Amino acid sequence: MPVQRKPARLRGQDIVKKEDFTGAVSATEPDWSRERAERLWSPSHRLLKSIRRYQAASGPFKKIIQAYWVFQHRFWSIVTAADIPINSRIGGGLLLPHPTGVVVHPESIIGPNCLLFQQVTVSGGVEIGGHVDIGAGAKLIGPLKIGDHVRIGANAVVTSDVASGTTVAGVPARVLNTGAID
Ligand SMILES: CC(=O)SCCNC(=O)CCNC(=O)[C@H](O)C(C)(C)COP(=O)(O)OP(=O)(O)OC[C@H]1O[C@@H](n2cnc3c(N)ncnc32)[C@H](O)[C@@H]1OP(=O)(O)O
Repeated sequence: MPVQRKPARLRGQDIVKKEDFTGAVSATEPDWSRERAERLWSPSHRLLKSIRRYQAASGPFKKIIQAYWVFQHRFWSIVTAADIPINSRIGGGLLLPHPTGVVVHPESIIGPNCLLFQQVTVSGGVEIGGHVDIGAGAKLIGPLKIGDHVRIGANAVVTSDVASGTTVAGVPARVLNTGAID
């Protein structure tokens, strides 16, 4: 009987490959398993957890719980050198494979199941759809809207809206193809 292998874990550097970029990842339903730490030492997951727990805090001890997660958030922000505000509006399932230098403006919105590589900057007034993969060093200068299932190339400078299902790259970013995602 053939041995059933577990599917390979989704790794950041594989995700922006064209062949993997199918409609399998939802643009609307957050896949929370993407935010689960699989190792004890996983600073980006700890950072995200502090944001999620802070925002989910409720009940009579809300302020105390939030104070604890603010402390955690500060610690993991220092460790990762990422600047992602604790009040950020980020859909579930965010991947930060290498969080160093990721900066997100508090007034930007990030949809579910997105991926941000190192040194991505998302400025104010940027609305990012679902399942958007953003390559290393890319800058998104708002106000602008990014559709669903979009790939943004490494070091791209995005200054205008990007339609769903497209890949953009360059300075300023231009569409590389408009192939629809199945
Ligand atoms: C430690 C780590 O591994 S961190 C990993 C970091 N990885 C990343 O940030 C990956 C980001 N991904 C990219 O930039 C990819 O090149 C993508 C998603 C933009 C495009 O990928 P593909 O669809 O496979 O495009 P492909 O490689 O075929 O290139 C198509 C054209 O766009 C150009 N191009 C690709 N990427 C870029 C880019 N970032 N900037 C400018 N031009 C680019 C190519 O040179 C090529 O041009 P040509 O047609 O004139 O030859």
